[in-house]
Amino acid sequence: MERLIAMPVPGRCRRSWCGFVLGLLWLLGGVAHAATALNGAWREARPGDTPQVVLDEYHAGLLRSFDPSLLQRFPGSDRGSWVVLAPQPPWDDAGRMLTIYPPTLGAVTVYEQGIPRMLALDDFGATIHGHGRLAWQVPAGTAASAAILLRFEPSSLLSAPVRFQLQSPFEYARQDAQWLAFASACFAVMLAMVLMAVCFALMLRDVTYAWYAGYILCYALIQGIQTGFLFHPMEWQWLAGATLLAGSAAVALSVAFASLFMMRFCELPRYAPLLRVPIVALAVGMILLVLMRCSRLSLLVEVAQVLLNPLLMIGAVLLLVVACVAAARRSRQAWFFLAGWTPLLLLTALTSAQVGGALPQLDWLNDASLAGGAFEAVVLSIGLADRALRLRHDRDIVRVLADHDALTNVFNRRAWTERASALLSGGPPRPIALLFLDLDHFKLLNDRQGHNAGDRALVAVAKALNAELRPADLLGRYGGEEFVALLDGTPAVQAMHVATRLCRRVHRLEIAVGDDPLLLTISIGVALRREGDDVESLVDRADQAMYDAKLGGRNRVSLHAGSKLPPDGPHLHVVEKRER
Ligand SMILES: Nc1nc2c(ncn2[C@@H]2O[C@H](COP(=O)(O)OP(=O)(O)OP(=O)(O)O)[C@@H](O)[C@H]2O)c(=O)[nH]1
Repeated sequence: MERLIAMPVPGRCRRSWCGFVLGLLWLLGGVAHAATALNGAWREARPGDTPQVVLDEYHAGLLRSFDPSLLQRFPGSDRGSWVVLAPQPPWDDAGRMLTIYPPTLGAVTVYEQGIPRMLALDDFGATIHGHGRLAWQVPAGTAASAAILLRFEPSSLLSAPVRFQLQSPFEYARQDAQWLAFASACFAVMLAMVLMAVCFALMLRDVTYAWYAGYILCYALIQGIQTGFLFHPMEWQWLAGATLLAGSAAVALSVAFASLFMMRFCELPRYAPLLRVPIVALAVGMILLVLMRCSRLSLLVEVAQVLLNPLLMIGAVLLLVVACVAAARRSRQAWFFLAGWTPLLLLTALTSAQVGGALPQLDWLNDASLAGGAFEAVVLSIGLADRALRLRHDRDIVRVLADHDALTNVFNRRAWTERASALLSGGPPRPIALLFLDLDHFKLLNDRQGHNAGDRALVAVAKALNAELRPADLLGRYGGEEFVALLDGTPAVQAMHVATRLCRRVHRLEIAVGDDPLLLTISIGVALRREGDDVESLVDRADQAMYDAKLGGRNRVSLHAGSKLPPDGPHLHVVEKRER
């Protein structure tokens, strides 16, 4: 009983998750292989071979047997390879489709009652073409138990392992449609990200987006060729004769673009300046390979072809290592790069292992590479968006620093003048008042208490002025101990009220000028905007009024003589107006 009622423990819980995932994989594999009822045998082709000779050898048990439901590699050496597939009972005479997945880039010959027929990705004839696989409809009338003979034709391309399925037309159509929907979605995601990156590259004039677009486009091209998507359903017939060239060029260029992209994206000049050298070398080397591959000199073409795969693997690992270093040195973008790049690198490593004969049951690696491309495109796009956000944030900080006075944190003279000009020149006609504020006896404070005390006084005064003014009022530091405030929509009476309040507020700060009871005060000149005024003329008049306030005894407000107060206007701290 105790064994039946077992309490869940963390370890067991983890094991049950592993079991679930493994079960799911097994189920997927099982579903994929459910239609298969085949035995297989093969051997490399020899001179003088005929279909009958091979079939006789098969019946005599002289060929090497293999499981067609697992991935198996057939060398595309000098003469190619023969493959015999024997359907197993229960036999069904209804229509059947033979599929070869993933599609080989070389050609496969099938023998329809002894007559050879070529299956190839770049065949655009009026027959059934598989999508993401090679497909052949077993001719009606063929005995259900009859062995199917295939020949993998010699090819200069590296032969990838394939598996075979014999299924009903319905099952074939279902799987074919599923794959088309899946592949179309992956390519659509990649192309959407490329388009977005191209727009950003042009609008922001940032070449990082261009390298990213180039990389994803090349990767999509590689996948389009490898899965046959560009042949069927895209029907790119012009690609038929140039598969090898286009594929090799796309592989080399994708690594070159990826290198250039990661260098800028992960900010290598900042986080790993020395590692820029191998990354640039990799990019240049890959571009040279493309040029060699495109040249018409057979020696260069061969060297390029031999170097491509090793360089590809070295480059992929190098990018990973450099991204790790940048991430360890706190490059935020490097983590995005790692998140997108690592799955693809793992998939590439697993696929390479498969070419060597390992992992024959992992038949989903090809589709995973396609999905991995879409995943990487999305992850890197999010990374690019994050980078744009960070750059905007940095720019905002720089702008704030550039516009504000470092000591008092109010607008500096340039930024204040810009904003004041915009205010004066825009909007409907309305009263605008300018206050010119100058601290009294500030030199004395500096001399007696030191420059640091002077700085502290400036900060305290700016803070007090800011607190007293409305958020819409434009306060700025005009010079050493001079401030300016532009009060939009404020007529003379209110301006005088505000200026008087500011005077009192500064006085109430009770900042001692020296040892005697003299406190820090402020003198304010007020001028009202007139027609045709610009910032300079308005500041000039307010400055003149401020000078009057100084002459009148300081710690007071003076309205410029040209600005009229109503007869019942306020007279708090207002001294005489300056006469022209
Ligand atoms: N601590 C400090 N002092 C500054 C700063 N900028 C200017 N000053 C000083 O402010 C003083 C201004 O002196 P003056 O122009 O003679 O003005 P005042 O002493 O206030 O005299 P009145 O304006 O006539 O009342 C000078 O001593 C400048 O060195 C600053 O950022 N910090």
